[in-house]
Amino acid sequence: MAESAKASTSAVDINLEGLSITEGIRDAPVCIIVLGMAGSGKTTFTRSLIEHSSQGGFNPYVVNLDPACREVPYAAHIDIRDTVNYKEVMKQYQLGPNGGIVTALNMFTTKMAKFAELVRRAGERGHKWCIIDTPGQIEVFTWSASGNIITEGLATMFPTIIVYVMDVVRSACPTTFMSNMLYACSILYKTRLPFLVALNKIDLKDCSFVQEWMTDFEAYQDALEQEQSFVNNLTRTMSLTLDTFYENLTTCGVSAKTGVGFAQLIKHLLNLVVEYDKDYRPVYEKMRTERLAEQQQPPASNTDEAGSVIQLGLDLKDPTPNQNDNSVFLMAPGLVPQNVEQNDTEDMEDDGKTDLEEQNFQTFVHNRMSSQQNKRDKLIQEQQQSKTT
Ligand SMILES: Nc1nc2c(ncn2[C@@H]2O[C@H](COP(=O)(O)OP(=O)(O)OP(=O)(O)O)[C@@H](O)[C@H]2O)c(=O)[nH]1
Repeated sequence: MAESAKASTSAVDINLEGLSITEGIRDAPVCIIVLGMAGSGKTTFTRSLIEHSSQGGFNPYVVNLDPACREVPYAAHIDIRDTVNYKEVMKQYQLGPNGGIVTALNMFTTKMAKFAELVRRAGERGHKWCIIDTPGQIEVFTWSASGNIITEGLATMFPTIIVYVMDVVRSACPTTFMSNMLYACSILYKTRLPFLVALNKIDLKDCSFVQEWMTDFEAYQDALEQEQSFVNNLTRTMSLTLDTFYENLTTCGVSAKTGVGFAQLIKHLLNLVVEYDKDYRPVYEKMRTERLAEQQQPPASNTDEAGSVIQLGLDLKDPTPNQNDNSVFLMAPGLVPQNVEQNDTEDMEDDGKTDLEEQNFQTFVHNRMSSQQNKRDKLIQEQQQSKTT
């Protein structure tokens, strides 16, 4: 916290040149982005990972990106709540809780360059890992532009790993397990980063069943057989598709509460750093050079393509009324052409058609109105008759 406060006071001193993407991906810190469904245990996991990685000598730099959490059980070097007041955002922009969180994250992302600069400096000061806790609602981060910018931004500057925290207790139901896995799969393919699934809460339930389901297709089918659900067929089909995904996946059972499994988890993370260097770094290096090339291209100067500026806001004016109109039109009066070339035969044909349509429409309206009037008269008559009898 102290460091983040210092960072905001010395914001002007920050040398953004140090962030130049021409320099390539650094070796430190390794960014570990912690994702997971609401309540899966991300925050508790982050706290445990901080403790265990500190003991392992990785001197973690800690970032909290959840603007809506009340308290975090760890000391964060950067806390989004120091930058954006999520409740104030909700009030000012009249948003609901989710809109407030997304907007707060968007606002934070406008400071991405400064954020990345602080991470870089942390690496220079000897922080080997940077652990990033994300908002409770996973889609706020994974399916938002800002989540994308943060993830890609970090991955083009530092080795980056995704840790997907999965609640094993909640995943005991095969269909829930499948939903969780589909979500994990979509994040893996979207981020294209080394990916670890932390099977959390093993103090409550052993996670071997998950690992069995992921490696033994028949065991998963057996579990599905026992569950009478209308989505079974769909789940069965999808489980076939996910087989390839499981092959690329590292899993590790942990208890964020008791700390069991973290020694193993750290070993896995170190292997994933090697994997990043081998397989992912070249991809992100390529992406970085492409960005660089894009930046160096001059902006489009073709005036035809530049478009014309339109005024934003609800500054709409009533169109000028058409003098010849008959008050029934589907086109704004101001847009109805006033001067029709008399010698244009095609237009004249069209005009003939339009006139006929107009006439038909007027007849229809007239008939409709008179039938309505007849009905009304009949009703009045009936009412009067019933009064007299
Ligand atoms: N028994 C047990 N409980 C856990 C474990 N990890 C987390 N919890 C509990 O699960 C609940 C949710 O944990 P959090 O760390 O707040 O989960 P989160 O994903 O950060 O939650 P949101 O950010 O609010 O979505 C809390 O009551 C934790 O104490 C664990 O390993 N074992």
